[in-house]
Amino acid sequence: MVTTSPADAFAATRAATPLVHCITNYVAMNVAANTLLAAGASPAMLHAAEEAGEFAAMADALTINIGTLSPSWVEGMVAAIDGAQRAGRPWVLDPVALQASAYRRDAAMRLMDLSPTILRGNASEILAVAGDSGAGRGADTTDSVAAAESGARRLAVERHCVVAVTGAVDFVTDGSRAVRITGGSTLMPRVTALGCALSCLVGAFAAAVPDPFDATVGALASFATAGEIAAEKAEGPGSFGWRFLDALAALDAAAFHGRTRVTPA
Ligand SMILES: Nc1ncnc2c1ncn2[C@@H]1O[C@H](COP(=O)(O)OP(=O)(O)O)[C@@H](O)[C@H]1O
Ligand SMILES: Cc1ncsc1CCOP(=O)(O)O
Ligand SMILES: [Mg+2]
Repeated sequence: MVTTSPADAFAATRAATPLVHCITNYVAMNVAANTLLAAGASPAMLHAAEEAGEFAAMADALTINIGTLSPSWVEGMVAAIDGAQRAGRPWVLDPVALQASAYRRDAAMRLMDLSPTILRGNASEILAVAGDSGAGRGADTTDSVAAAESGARRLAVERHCVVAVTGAVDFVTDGSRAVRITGGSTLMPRVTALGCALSCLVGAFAAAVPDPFDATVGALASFATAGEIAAEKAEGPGSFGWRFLDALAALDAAAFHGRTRVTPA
């Protein structure tokens, strides 16, 4: 189980105001930046290879997302990872839709070989990284989190990283510890790029919470809690989107009580 509770991890992240370097996709940039701001972090979205390494070394964490990939972006990603690793910073990989094309899969596996601190994806994506047969439909999952759990455990051991599989019930493991996180809302997958925004938030937590497992669980539990609060009054995906940002910005220790549950897996 976790040694830092999600409420404490959230408070630590807000207090640390981490600068998070995000190389994310065109769809996600705005919602991910707003998500980080709502949690008290500072987002920076930049991907040019000419500056990415220098910037990543200065930031508190790096997040990499392959959602709208092209060769020049991959160069920027590799430069940023090098900068982050030289500076001893954690980095998060979100392998969006890697199963959709050979180009995307090769890029994702090349990035996996650079040893992410944390891997976060939906079930179809984690199955594909693990080499199991996951389907997926573009950026959306067609597999259950349960189907990806054993692959996630294997990946965590082989790659020495924390693996988070998200969905109706999230699963997080570092190979020896594993938990499930309930909560959130069925409206979350109906708002684009919330998963991408979550990966950026995981980076913020990893900057502030020393244990990457606790950081990942804290970020996912905070997301689930804010999602649950937002859904209470949301009339659909549109109002859920802004209510979710407001709920994240207003999150405090009391909000965690009785809502999201983290259980051993
Ligand atoms: N059916 C659901 N019920 C509750 N929360 C969900 C559901 N599906 C996804 N989520 C939440 O939405 C967020 C994004 O996860 P997910 O949709 O799996 O990622 P992605 O957008 O990368 O496919 C996570 O916080 C996850 O827990
Ligand atoms: C729709 C889409 N197309 C390319 S990236 C992207 C966003 C995917 O976001 P998420 O993985 O959070 O659903
Ligand atoms: Mg995604």
